[in-house]
Parts: sequence; structure tokens; C-alpha cells
Amino acid sequence: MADQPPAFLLDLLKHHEEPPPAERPHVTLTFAQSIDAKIAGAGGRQLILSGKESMVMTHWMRTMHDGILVGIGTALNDDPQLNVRHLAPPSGSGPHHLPRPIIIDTHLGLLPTCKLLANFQNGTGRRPWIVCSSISPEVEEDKQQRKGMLEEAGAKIIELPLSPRSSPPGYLPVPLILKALRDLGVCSLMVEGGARIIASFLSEPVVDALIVTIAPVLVGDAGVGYQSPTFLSNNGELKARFKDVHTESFGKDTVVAFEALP
Ligand SMILES: NC(=O)C1=CN([C@@H]2O[C@H](COP(=O)(O)OP(=O)(O)OC[C@H]3O[C@@H](n4cnc5c(N)ncnc54)[C@H](OP(=O)(O)O)[C@@H]3O)[C@@H](O)[C@H]2O)C=CC1
Ligand SMILES: Nc1nc(O)c(N)c(N[C@@H]2O[C@H](COP(=O)(O)O)[C@@H](O)[C@H]2O)n1
Repeated sequence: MADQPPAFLLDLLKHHEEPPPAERPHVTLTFAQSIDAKIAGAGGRQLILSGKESMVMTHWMRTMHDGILVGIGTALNDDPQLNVRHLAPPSGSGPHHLPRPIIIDTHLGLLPTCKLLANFQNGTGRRPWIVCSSISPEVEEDKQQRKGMLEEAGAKIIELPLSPRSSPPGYLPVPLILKALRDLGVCSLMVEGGARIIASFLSEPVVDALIVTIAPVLVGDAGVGYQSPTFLSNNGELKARFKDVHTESFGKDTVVAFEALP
């Protein structure tokens, strides 16, 4: 097994050597999809779409980011670990860098028994950060209680104000999430999904690199896809927001990498 990330990742993410903008980290959006653009099965059933080789690529990518973000839908459905266990331990130097797990969880529905917290408790994972909407302790006793339980299990809770202008309504605004993470020292962020998080990040001009693993399978209409907003230029024509910069086979999968257009 290679002892460093694939060359295309080193090249695509070399902007990480530069400081990120003041208002957000460098952002990489990445996920695996079927050829019919599904990221999960019927009813959201988790699908292991990536083969071993592309999964190893994804774990190398995880080592290259300060933080790794998923939405609460993914955290509850998949109970992910977001670690780098598919990589062989490095020879010589210390262990691989582990990204900080970050969960976007408006209402604090994450289970204190989830694997991310268990891994932190047993010393194999970093302390998870949970981003939620501001709590009014007097009127939201239940949420305040859940906050206490999650903190007791090891989580750090980051509260952000929900704005009436939040888009979509009721969701934590992506720019606000990114500013908070940047202020906490996260300079590079890997966003893994799921469907709603992908749609939200695609609708803001905040994604620097987009890396999609395409598995040669058809999931069918019952599977879960993601929405990709349409952007039109002033004369009403479709406006490209990304340019494809690299395509590579990893085992049976195809990985396509894009860079944001200025
Ligand atoms: N193939 C792949 O690579 C991947 C597949 N998946 C799959 O995706 C599915 C989960 O996707 P989904 O159910 O959409 O859940 P998500 O993981 O996308 O989480 C979405 C939830 O996050 C909260 N949220 C708060 N602010 C925002 C915001 N600005 N934008 C979006 N969400 C926000 C909302 O919760 P609330 O309603 O509580 O406010 C929302 O419902 C699973 O089936 C999983 O297996 C997931 C990751 C990768
Ligand atoms: N790269 C990739 N390929 C797939 O086939 C997937 N289903 C995912 N899912 C993402 O990885 C998370 C699971 O991570 P762990 O294996 O538990 O470390 C899952 O929650 C999705 O974010 N990714």
C-alpha cells in the first residue's frame, strides 16, 4: 500500500499550504455515488459504494484536513467513525493525522452512545464537535439536558443563532458554520455529506474542491440522490461553477476531481 496520498490529491489540495480566507476554512466536498447519482439506498440505507482502493483514497483525503463534517442525518443513519482505519500505519513517523469530527445537528439529536463519542472515550478518536442552534435554557429544557449528556460523553457543543433568513428555513446557515469553525482554528474542512448537506454546500460559493467517487452500480429510483442548484449567468445561460481537473480509476471506481471556478 502507498505510504502517501495519491498524487492528484497532493496537487489539488496544495492550496492548503496558503492561509484560508478569514471567513471560512478551505473546503473540500466529497462523496461516493452510483452511476445514477444515488448516495444511499431506498429509505436512506447506507450503501458501501466505494471499493477498497477508492476508500483508501478517501481515507488519505481525511488525513489532509483539519476537520471532517457530516450532517445529523448521516450521523444517525450511518453511525460513522470518520477515522483513517483503512490506511496502513505509517512507517517511522507518528500516527496519521486524524481530522476533527464535526456534526451539524440543529436540535442536538446525536446519540451519546454513537461511535464517534465511543472512540473519543476509548482514546482512538478526537473529541467530536457538534454545531447546533442557540439554546434558550429556560424554554428548551430538553435540549439543554441533551447538551449536558453530550458534553458528559465528551462532545464540544458550538451554538449558532438561527436566523429568520436561514436558507433553507430552520437550517444552520453554511457561512455561519464555516466562520465559527474558522474562528476555532479549522483551516481545512472535508465535507462528506449526506444529501442535504451536499445540497447546502453546493448552493453557496464556498467549495474549493469537489471530489466524487463514482461506483459502477445502478441503485435505482428508490435510492437517495442530492440536489444540485442551477446557476445562470446574466444572459440566462447555464453557468459552470467547477472545472474538472482530474479523473482517475481506483480499482473499479472512477474518481473525478473538480476545482471551483473564480
Ligand atoms: N455515499 C456517500 O458518500 C454518503 C452518503 N450519505 C448518506 O446520506 C444520507 C443522509 O443524508 P440526509 O438525510 O440528507 O442527512 P444529512 O447528513 O445531510 O444531514 C442533514 C440534516 O442536518 C441538519 N442541518 C442543519 N443545518 C443544515 C444545513 N445548512 N444544510 C443541510 N442540513 C443541515 C438538518 O437537521 P435538522 O432537521 O435536525 O435541522 C438536516 O436535516 C444517509 O442515507 C447516508 O448514508 C452520507 C454521507 C456520504
Ligand atoms: N467515500 C465513501 N464511500 C462510500 O461508499 C460511502 N458510503 C461513504 N460514506 C461516508 O463515510 C462515512 C462512514 O465513515 P466510516 O467508514 O464510518 O469512517 C459515512 O457516514 C459517510 O459520510 N463514503
